[in-house]
Amino acid sequence: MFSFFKKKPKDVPVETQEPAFEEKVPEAMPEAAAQKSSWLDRIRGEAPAAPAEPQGEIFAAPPPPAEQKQSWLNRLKAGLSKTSSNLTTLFVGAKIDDDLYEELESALLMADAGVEATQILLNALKKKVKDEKLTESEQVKNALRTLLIDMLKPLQKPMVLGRHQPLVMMIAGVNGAGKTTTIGKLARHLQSYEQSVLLAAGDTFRAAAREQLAIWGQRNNVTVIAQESGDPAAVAFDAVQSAKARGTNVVMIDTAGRLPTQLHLMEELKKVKRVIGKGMESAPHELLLVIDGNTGQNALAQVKAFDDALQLTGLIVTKLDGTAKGGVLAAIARARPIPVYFIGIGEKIEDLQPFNAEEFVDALLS
Ligand SMILES: Nc1nc2c(ncn2[C@@H]2O[C@H](COP(=O)(O)OP(=O)(O)OP(=O)(O)O)[C@@H](O)[C@H]2O)c(=O)[nH]1
Repeated sequence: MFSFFKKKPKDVPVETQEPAFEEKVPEAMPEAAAQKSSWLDRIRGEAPAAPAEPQGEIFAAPPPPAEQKQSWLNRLKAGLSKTSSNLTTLFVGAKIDDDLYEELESALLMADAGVEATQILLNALKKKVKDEKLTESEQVKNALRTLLIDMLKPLQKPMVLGRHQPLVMMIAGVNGAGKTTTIGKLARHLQSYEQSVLLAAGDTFRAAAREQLAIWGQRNNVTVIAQESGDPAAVAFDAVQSAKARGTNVVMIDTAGRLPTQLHLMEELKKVKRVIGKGMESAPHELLLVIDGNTGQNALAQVKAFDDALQLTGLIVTKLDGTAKGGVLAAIARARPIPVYFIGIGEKIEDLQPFNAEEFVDALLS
């Protein structure tokens, strides 16, 4: 099941003016929407915590066509092959003894699952093998599959659309993590869910980043708010105001890459967040950290530092293709279980998809 969820607000403001020429505003499609709703499974409907949050129901987005799904699963498996090769080969014809557990421990540590997650998995696996009297290596592999899925499941959470108009997302991360590319890809995803999108070029530090975002904007036919000035907070504020005036569904605010150790730059991010809140009470509604899956345990350190500074609401893990460190998701699940909304396994638009624990583990262990 695809993990976009829609929550219909009661009072969605009507668009007040014609959108800018470069912005693609989806036409109202009552029939298509009704048809879509009929496929949708209602999965959750609890009242939101914040008073500003509109009441509504949350619907699961329809699953992608079967062939598209299969193609994603194949690419996910290929992308994770470097991480999975050590994990899968050790089970082939193996005897269930201390050697197997030792090899598994090394493989998990090499995949950057981290010491804590590795120990928890190993202890739980030994117990399961004993309790269930497992004797075949294939059974042990299946038991590991179940334990890994249980561990990663808390990270699987759909991004809820339509809670606010506009839904404001601020995107942060270290240099080169894939922020701008991810924003471009996400814009396309959101458009396919009938969301109008506005992008804010808040990376005022790197001139090329503004241009990069503008190219994504042109490609997707969405407005990009940019300024010559070097104040990312001002760009973010303008973008929120503009989206409010246009009735745009989603605003995505790019920010310049920075290391969490660059304290003045972390302060700048906090300021951007505060100023967005002045532009719209309750915003930003999503504070997303983009992390490069290749950086393994270092990515975990980034998650902790950015979360401490900004109170993250979600993660996007990029570049899982070709990395041997895909186990870092297990480390994140133990140390800082912030929802992983999307994972990236390549540079193409379709290479960014919602994170699904079962699919991920199956790709790792197949
Ligand atoms: N292989 C692979 N490459 C990716 C993925 N996501 C992004 N990239 C590439 O990573 C590089 C950096 O991406 P950007 O989007 O420019 O990163 P950024 O975080 O905005 O960079 P700064 O603005 O410098 O902080 C680009 O060449 C992207 O094409 C992915 O999932 N897999």
